[in-house]
Amino acid sequence: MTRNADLFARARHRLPGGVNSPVRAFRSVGGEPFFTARAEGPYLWDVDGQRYIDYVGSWGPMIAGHNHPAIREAVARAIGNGLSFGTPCEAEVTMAETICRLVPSVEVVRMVNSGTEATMSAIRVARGATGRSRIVKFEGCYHGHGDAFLVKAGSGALTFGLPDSPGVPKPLADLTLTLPFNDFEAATTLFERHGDEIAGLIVEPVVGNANCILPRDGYLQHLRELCTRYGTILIFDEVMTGFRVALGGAQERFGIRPDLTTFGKVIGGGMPVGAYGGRRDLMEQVAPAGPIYQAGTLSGNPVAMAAGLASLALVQEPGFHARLEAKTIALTDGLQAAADEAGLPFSTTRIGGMFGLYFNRDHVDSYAKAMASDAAMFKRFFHGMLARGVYLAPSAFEAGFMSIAHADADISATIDAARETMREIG
Ligand SMILES: Cc1ncc(COP(=O)(O)O)c(C=O)c1O
Ligand SMILES: N[C@H](C=O)CCC(=O)O
Repeated sequence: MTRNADLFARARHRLPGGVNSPVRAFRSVGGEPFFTARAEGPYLWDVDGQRYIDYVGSWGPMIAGHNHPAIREAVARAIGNGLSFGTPCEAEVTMAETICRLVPSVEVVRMVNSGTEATMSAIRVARGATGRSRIVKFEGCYHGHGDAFLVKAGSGALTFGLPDSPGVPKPLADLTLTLPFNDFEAATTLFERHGDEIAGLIVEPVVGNANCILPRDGYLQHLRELCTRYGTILIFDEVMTGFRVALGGAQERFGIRPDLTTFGKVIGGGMPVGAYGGRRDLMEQVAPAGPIYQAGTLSGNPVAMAAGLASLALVQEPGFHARLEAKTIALTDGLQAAADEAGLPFSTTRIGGMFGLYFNRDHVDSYAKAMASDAAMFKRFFHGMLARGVYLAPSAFEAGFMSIAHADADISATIDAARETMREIG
């Protein structure tokens, strides 16, 4: 028995499905997950010594590559001063100032411990500030596992065919209205019917939890206009896109100013962190400045802040995002060429440091088209790549993540592996 197999057998006995977060379990692609022993740059090594070129990047935070010395050293320095204080500390202030400087729509920000906490809190602010109860989300978007969001949800919920979850009371789920992403008319119609009841609209500006769906021209502006017209709080969930598709996130890239924004992943540099922020008049309604309650024992943790600040320093290096995007383009162009050579139905999407791979001849710009892609072929592709030392997200509904540590040689090796795999599965 390999060490991986042994660990998974033990894990299955004591952890639900053997994991602490569902998509890691490889259920939708079949087989057993590998257990990582260490990570460095663009690579993971499993407990049996196999090396993988990693395009998951811990689901987004590792934009600078794994175990970056600057982040590791910042963490070591912070640890030297203690692990948690339960009082304010300077790093939280620097973090808040950094986020507000890089994302100008964010005038005031509150640190939390995960993306889920950030989105749950943002919705509470929208409800508290407007006195309304309903929210709008999009089919295939995932905003963490808060009750309000497990309605037609993406990511693992979609992967496992559980987009609505038992345990979410129906009266609560009924307050969540859903829309198809990129459908202008559906959004207009919904707001004409319910606009005055909608507290907040939350959207992944690039849908990274149904693979990687880019907004059509003018779509995010359309949502901005509807929210402004009906007094609805527009929330951009930039947990995934923040500091990844551009330094100022998707809102900078598409020129939209949301009322609130949620963050996670890159702002923690690999530590458990989230944040929500936005308009001063809204955020100053959060306790203790205002009456909307939200709190956290470890929020603003000094070690997490140190990792996050080091991560944000790296993405601010001149040319970072141009270099990152060039890598994404080289990879997706190479994969497309390999698929064309093998005569496979295949298309890609990409923006900044994230990309989508679809076994679908059409350009995918809707949830319906993402769902129509060939999932069985994706499975074969995933395993062919894994066997050749390339780790892609173990689901047809997760975006891929590039890091600045992926060298040309890693990208070429990935494309070579794809050429062989695609010939094999074609
Ligand atoms: C867009 C988006 N929002 C929210 C979340 C929830 O973040 P977390 O897993 O840190 O709770 C995720 C990822 O899980 C995400 O991709
Ligand atoms: N798609 C999710 C977050 O972005 C994947 C992370 C998880 O659910 O474990």
